[in-house]
Amino acid sequence: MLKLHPSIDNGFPPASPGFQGGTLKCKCATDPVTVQISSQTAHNHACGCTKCWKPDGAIFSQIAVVSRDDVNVTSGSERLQVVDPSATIQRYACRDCGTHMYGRIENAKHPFYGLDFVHTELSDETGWSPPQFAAFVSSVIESGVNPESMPEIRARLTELGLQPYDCLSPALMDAIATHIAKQTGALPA
Ligand SMILES: N[C@@H](CCC(=O)N[C@@H](CSCO)C(=O)NCC(=O)O)C(=O)O
Ligand SMILES: [Zn+2]
Ligand SMILES: [Zn+2]
Repeated sequence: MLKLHPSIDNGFPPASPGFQGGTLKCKCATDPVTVQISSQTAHNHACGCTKCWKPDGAIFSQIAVVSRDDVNVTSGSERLQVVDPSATIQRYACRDCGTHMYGRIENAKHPFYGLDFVHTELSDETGWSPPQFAAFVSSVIESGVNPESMPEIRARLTELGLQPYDCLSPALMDAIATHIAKQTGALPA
């Protein structure tokens, strides 16, 4: 059986109504870095890109967004370092175990400015919003997945209810394009 992601392979429960977040912990056995998320997440998805953090053995990451105002590092902030300072999303990882604790966009003109990217499987709490689609599916090849496995991977994602896309979902791509069109003046602001 394909190992897409441990939180996805066996199906996933629905979000709990009224869920208000939880604490993300890195993989360090002692003294983990902790990040408090104080709201439910949105747009959770499987991501096949090379940049998003994946658990050991997983082909995909699972990543969602939350307001940056609802993200607070509660322990170990001195052990967080930015993985790639040139990336649009500044991913803060534990320097000891490599787990990405949150990703932040600092460009105020970016369509997703104000949202942080988080991996909710790092929390012990249940009730987080489940993945809704699979993004950047073809990008798994860039991590070394055999291109011949792609039909099987797309079929499995579809079976799990995660529509596979090779960029983001149409709703998110439309939101990005609308934001850009308002910036350029192609659409009224
Ligand atoms: N083929 C590339 C794609 C990388 C990419 O564009 N990733 C997206 C999605 S990450 C979460 O959905 C992105 O927005 N990246 C911005 C960034 O990483 O800073 C690859 O696989 O590397
Ligand atoms: Zn760690
Ligand atoms: Zn990604």
